[in-house]
Amino acid sequence: MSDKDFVIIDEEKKEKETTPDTVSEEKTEVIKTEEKKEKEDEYEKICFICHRPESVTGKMVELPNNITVCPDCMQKSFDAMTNGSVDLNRLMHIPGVQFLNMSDLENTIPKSQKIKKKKEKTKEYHKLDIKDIPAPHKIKARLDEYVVGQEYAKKAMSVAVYNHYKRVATDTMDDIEIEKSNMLMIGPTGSGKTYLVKTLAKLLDVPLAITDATSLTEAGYIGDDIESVVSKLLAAADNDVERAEQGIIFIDEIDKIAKKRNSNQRDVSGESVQQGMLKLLEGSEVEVPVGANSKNAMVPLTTVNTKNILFICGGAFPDLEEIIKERLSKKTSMGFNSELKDKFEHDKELLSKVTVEDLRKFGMIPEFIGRLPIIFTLKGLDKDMLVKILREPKNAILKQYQKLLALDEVNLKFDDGALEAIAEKAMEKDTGARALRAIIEEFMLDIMYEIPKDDSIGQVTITREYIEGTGGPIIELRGQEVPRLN
Ligand SMILES: Nc1ncnc2c1ncn2[C@@H]1O[C@H](COP(=O)(O)OP(=O)(O)OP(=O)(O)O)[C@@H](O)[C@H]1O
Ligand SMILES: [Zn+2]
Repeated sequence: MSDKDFVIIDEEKKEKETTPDTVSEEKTEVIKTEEKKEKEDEYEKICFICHRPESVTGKMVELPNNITVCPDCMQKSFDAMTNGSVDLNRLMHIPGVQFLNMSDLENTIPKSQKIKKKKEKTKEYHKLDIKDIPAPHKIKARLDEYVVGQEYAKKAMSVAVYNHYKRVATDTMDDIEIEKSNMLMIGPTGSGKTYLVKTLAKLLDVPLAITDATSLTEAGYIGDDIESVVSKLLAAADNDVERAEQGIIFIDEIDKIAKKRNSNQRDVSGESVQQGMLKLLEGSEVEVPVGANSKNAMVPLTTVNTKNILFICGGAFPDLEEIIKERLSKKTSMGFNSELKDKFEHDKELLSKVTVEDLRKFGMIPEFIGRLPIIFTLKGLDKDMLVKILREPKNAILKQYQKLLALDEVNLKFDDGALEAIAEKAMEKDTGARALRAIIEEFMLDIMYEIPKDDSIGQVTITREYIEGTGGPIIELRGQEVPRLN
């Protein structure tokens, strides 16, 4: 999902502010020393170790060199030390805090330890409570407000998420009989995979990190190592480890780390990234830097346990249908292979017949698939669904433009034919719903430019002709109708 998804109306802006993965930028606004003096009381202290602000942790303990540590971390350091006296040298040796040397520390860290005080918004770092977890049908109903169609996916996801958080809240994730609810979503590009996950994280109010599997490499190679996804999540949780440990990690384009098929060459890279992810998916302790995305930077490390983190993997899996088709026609045929293959050719539900075996054939290693027990598919969007996406969701694009023009007291209408024409154009691009916004933006630019020029305009109707470039919109003045422009 691109930034563009959030441009227009205020409601959207608010959403953007609370979208977990965009929060970290504003939060880490750090100030320089010069400014610090004048604005002293506007800034609050943050903990040197866990980076939480004083408003969250309670009164900080002051240490030399402007270092402040929250009571929790202080307690932990006391526990970690045999002798009770705290000084900076000792702080250096607390597990989880690593620095190269003292002078580096003094030069770089203390002065930037203050974060702008949030005056109104004191964010609540609440722990998930079993009573807070909405029942599956309620989660689905919330998803329905934003996500069109994909009924099966929404249902499967709601149940998985409910079970997952119920177990997090009751601390029963270790029970061997029930597996972790990690998911694998299979669906064409632009069918709403990322969008579903984002919506879900937002309505559950848990932090979310989104990564592309193609950017991940095994340790020691160029690229982000696999554990970097956990640092991203920690950042999305405002460096609150406990919150991060209840978050969601979405890894997109997971099909790109499949082993190469139809090739004699051994493909090490994809397979080893899959191997490298096994422990993470299952639950392990990961050392990650706090407040930075590189382990080389001189920042404290902290430990995040991935046991309760929900992993969702997504991918388009091109050619998977071929594999399914092959399997189905082999199994059921007794020499009528080609006939059966034809039958499956037109089967729209083909993808939903996917099995673990098919995925293995595709190039996913069994251990990897085994750690994603919830597998479901999303459908490619057809014209009707695209029209619905334009019109129906709570944050639908049309509603956004309508609200915007309503500020100029102009009524914006779209003919049914216009919506169909937009959907048809989007279908041609074959990028699912992603194309919709670009198409609309293109022609709305003129409207948004022209309308405010003339404050006698009361209503604008977008027509199919206008979308197709053979006519104009219908402009109505306040109180009277005038002929079409153009
Ligand atoms: N079912 C849907 N209902 C409402 N909006 C949708 C739906 N599917 C897609 N969209 C819209 O299209 C945009 C693109 O979808 P999204 O980024 O989720 O695609 P994707 O399946 O993750 O594709 P990719 O695999 O290429 O990342 C979303 O931001 C959302 O606005
Ligand atoms: Zn702390």
